[in-house]
Amino acid sequence: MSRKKTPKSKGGSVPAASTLPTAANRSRLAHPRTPCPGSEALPNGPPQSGRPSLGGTGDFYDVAFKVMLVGDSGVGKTCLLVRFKDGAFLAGTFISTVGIDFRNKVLDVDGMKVKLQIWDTAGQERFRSVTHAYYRDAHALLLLYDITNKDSFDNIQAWLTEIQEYAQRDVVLMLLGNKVDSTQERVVKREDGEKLAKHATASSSLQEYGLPFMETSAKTGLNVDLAFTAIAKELKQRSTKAPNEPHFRLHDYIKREGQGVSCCRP
Ligand SMILES: Nc1nc2c(ncn2[C@@H]2O[C@H](COP(=O)(O)OP(=O)(O)OP(=O)(O)O)[C@@H](O)[C@H]2O)c(=O)[nH]1
Ligand SMILES: [Mg+2]
Repeated sequence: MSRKKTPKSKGGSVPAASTLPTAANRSRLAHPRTPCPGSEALPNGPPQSGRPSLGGTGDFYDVAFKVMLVGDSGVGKTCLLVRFKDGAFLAGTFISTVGIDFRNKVLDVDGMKVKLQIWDTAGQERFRSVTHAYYRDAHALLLLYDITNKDSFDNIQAWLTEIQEYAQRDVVLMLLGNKVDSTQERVVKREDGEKLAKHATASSSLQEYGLPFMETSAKTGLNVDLAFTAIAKELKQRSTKAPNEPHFRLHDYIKREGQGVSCCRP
């Protein structure tokens, strides 16, 4: 795999594990490559719902959720977010995320405006204590590995253990094998990703079906919108619980809509 070396952090102190996210330290920790004009934080706690609200970005929304991107450094978390938010790919020099950053995006989900506040975490070990503080407020987690990097795949179980320790029990969890465009450099077979997803152990209310799993590409955009839309649909359904609405099944949805998705139920 050809991967550019991770540059050293340009400094800035890393908050202690107990440091709660604040507007001030958010901007201090922001990824230098992904400034967030108009980014707006949600308060901690349950999803915001009820009457339409106007976010700081000028977007109206009915309900809002926090989604976190986690996984080893270099798996493509920032690129996945930028692809989803801006429809672009950050090619070139790899600038590792420092601390944590977030972007907002409002989706129209079956006539309802669902705002996702997506937290892009640093995969580097030295920032782990920073991300721990954010897990408990996350409604959903996208856990990524890189199909061209076996270590990132082998580390998924450790990430699941961490999720079990720090995230809410009912967090929505999805496993993504990223960089599927790099066919020549692939070292993790899709079936291995599927197998891992089926047998993964983590506290997730979707656990009984195994983890939802897809392969994605931040470079081409394959399955990127789908991953976030599926999460938004699942969260929206949980929060609204409209009695006459057909039950949304996340596994079935990604299997039906995804490209190259053939998995999920054990
Ligand atoms: N070919 C290919 N390269 C990708 C893809 N996604 C990310 N990359 C490349 O992988 C490298 C790392 O991407 P990032 O998104 O910065 O990785 P990260 O997971 O945010 O890393 P940390 O911030 O250190 O945790 C960059 O050089 C990207 O250009 C993808 O889907 N395909
Ligand atoms: Mg990053």
